[in-house]
Amino acid sequence: MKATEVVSKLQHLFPNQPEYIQAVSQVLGTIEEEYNKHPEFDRVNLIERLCIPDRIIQFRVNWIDDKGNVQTNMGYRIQQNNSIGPYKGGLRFHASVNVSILKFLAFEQVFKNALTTLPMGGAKGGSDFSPRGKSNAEVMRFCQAFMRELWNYIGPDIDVPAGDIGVGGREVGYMFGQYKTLTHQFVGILTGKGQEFGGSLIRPEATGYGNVYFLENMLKTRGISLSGKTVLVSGAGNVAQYTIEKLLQLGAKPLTCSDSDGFIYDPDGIDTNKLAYIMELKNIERGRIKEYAKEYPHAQYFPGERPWGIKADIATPCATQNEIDGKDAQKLIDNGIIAVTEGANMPSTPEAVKIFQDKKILYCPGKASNAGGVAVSGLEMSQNSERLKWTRDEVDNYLHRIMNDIHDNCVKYGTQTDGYINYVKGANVAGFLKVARAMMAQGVGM
Ligand SMILES: NC(=O)C1=CN([C@@H]2O[C@H](COP(=O)(O)OP(=O)(O)OC[C@H]3O[C@@H](n4cnc5c(N)ncnc54)[C@H](OP(=O)(O)O)[C@@H]3O)[C@@H](O)[C@H]2O)C=CC1
Ligand SMILES: O=C(O)CCC(=O)C(=O)O
Repeated sequence: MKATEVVSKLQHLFPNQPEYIQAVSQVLGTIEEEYNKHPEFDRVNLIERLCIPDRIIQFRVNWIDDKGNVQTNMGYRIQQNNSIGPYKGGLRFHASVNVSILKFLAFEQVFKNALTTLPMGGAKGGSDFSPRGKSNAEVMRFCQAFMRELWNYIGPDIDVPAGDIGVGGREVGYMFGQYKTLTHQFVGILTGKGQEFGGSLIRPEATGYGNVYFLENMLKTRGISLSGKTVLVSGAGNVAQYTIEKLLQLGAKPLTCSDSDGFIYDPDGIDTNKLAYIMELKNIERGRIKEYAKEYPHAQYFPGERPWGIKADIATPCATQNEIDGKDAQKLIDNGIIAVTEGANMPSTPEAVKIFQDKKILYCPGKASNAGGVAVSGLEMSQNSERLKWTRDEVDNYLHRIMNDIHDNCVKYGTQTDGYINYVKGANVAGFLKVARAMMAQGVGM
């Protein structure tokens, strides 16, 4: 297999899908050597079967707004690969959603889910509907309309969606209710559900907590403690909030967070009370992050900017893809950053990744460091299957163990001869080998 040739073919087959091609190129470049040690993979064209989704479900969603007008959005589910378990992955509701973005996310999800050690295949879905600025009633009607079509293609042993950008507990609840209405079944069809109806403790916290557990592991490889370190966080949603919470619990000092309008910098640090304010602002009032600077006048608000120019020890992007470009990466390096851990999916461009790796800082891709979310989703599926609810400590300990295992696997497959740990290679090779072995064992069905 020649990675560049496969990528060219995919580019030809799927023009105008830059995010998908970016994700595939990054993975193929790092697994090429391992893949070519196994001629049996090439004989069954494993690589194209892995890169091209099993199927893409695309549908129209009609819903009625508060003025009584019918609105139309697009809905999608990309079922990428189910070799190691039912399709699994989040739903994104955001105006920017398109097939390229969902294909990159579904592709990444396959490797991430394999790394969790749990039996989950990879999928992703969503809509170009954005909950921002919509009333609760409009969000509910949209979620119901979305599920009226999607329910045909999912099931607890087929495909189990969850949240992502724009899809939190509220949206999952409305979709779960609609699935139940349509099927008359109370089953574990979505994860991230409310605590009262099958949700797992620690699922809301899991991506952020897991991100920081992974960061701790990375720092340990260089004998560095997280305590006292200053941290740049982007985003102000689910992943950012619980990343900040765990950073605080472990003695670090988060300095920034952001939304799509700009970022705030608090030189005194975002403490527990300020985090509670952000959670209220974002989760209940659904307001903008600039309000933070009015509430805490020591903080500064930077409209239209990202936080990567602020001096700090660690950066953790927790908003969206390609939010750290080459210039941002260079600023981080110039300011002496020691580690970058990704809460978001593919937040660093290829140029940024190259700069981090050339400078040999600790850098880990999202598919490893943000796998805690889907891992606890897997644990929610287990709890739903056995109709039990585990305690907070049980789930958190399991999550911690999984993040440690993922880190170990990255070290195993990513350590270079000079001792530098290439976490990108480690995560890709470890995830790939597991999926490839399962695909080989199951014959050429898909
Ligand atoms: N939730 C989970 O369990 C997991 C999430 N992830 C990834 O983490 C990231 C954040 O997800 P999550 O916290 O759940 O989502 P949320 O919707 O809760 O929060 C997203 C945050 O990112 C900001 N944001 C979204 N799009 C953009 C953009 N184009 N430019 C700048 N800022 C943007 C949002 O700002 P605004 O309000 O202005 O839109 C918001 O602050 C995503 O990459 C997601 O794929 C990864 C693993 C699991
Ligand atoms: O919890 C899940 O199923 C998926 C989470 C997710 O979308 C992700 O890991 O990117």
